[in-house]
Amino acid sequence: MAKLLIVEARFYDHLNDLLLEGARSAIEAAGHAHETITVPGALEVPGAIALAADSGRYDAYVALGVVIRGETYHFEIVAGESARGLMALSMDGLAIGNGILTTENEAQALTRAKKDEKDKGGEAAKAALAMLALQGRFAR
Ligand SMILES: Nc1c(NC[C@H](O)[C@H](O)[C@H](O)CO)[nH]c(=O)[nH]c1=O
Ligand SMILES: CC(=O)[C@@H](O)COP(=O)(O)O
Repeated sequence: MAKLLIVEARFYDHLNDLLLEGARSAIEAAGHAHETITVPGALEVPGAIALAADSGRYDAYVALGVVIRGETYHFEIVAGESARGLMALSMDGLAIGNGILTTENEAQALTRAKKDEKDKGGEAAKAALAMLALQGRFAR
């Protein structure tokens, strides 16, 4: 049984609850365990995963959050840099699924957060598990 850490950027409570439901359901359906930690926003997710990885306690990581465009360039920074940070960690060999939604509005986020619609939380959890399986396949 693998142990996954879900790192959620809790910026929109109702959307995060939906993402968490999807991610947890996918992990449990695959027969694995999970823990969840919460950070303020998407920009903190990569750093939190890096800190957790140093502990050696987890086999894979699921990043969850919602970034909705506002009036300024900050959307590009938050969306782009959180994704870049996660990609860098993935390229370092961590098994990560990215479920941080980056949308133009709340309606787009809602349909992607719902487990019975686009289920991006569950999708991210399955991606993390797929990368974990690859680790096993290529283990020296
Ligand atoms: N606007 C959103 C943010 N912004 C906050 C940043 O992620 C970060 O917490 C802050 O800049 C302090 O370092 N975060 C989201 O997750 N979603 C947003 O829509
Ligand atoms: C994605 C964001 O950072 C956004 O929510 C911030 O809104 P604004 O650009 O209007 O400050």
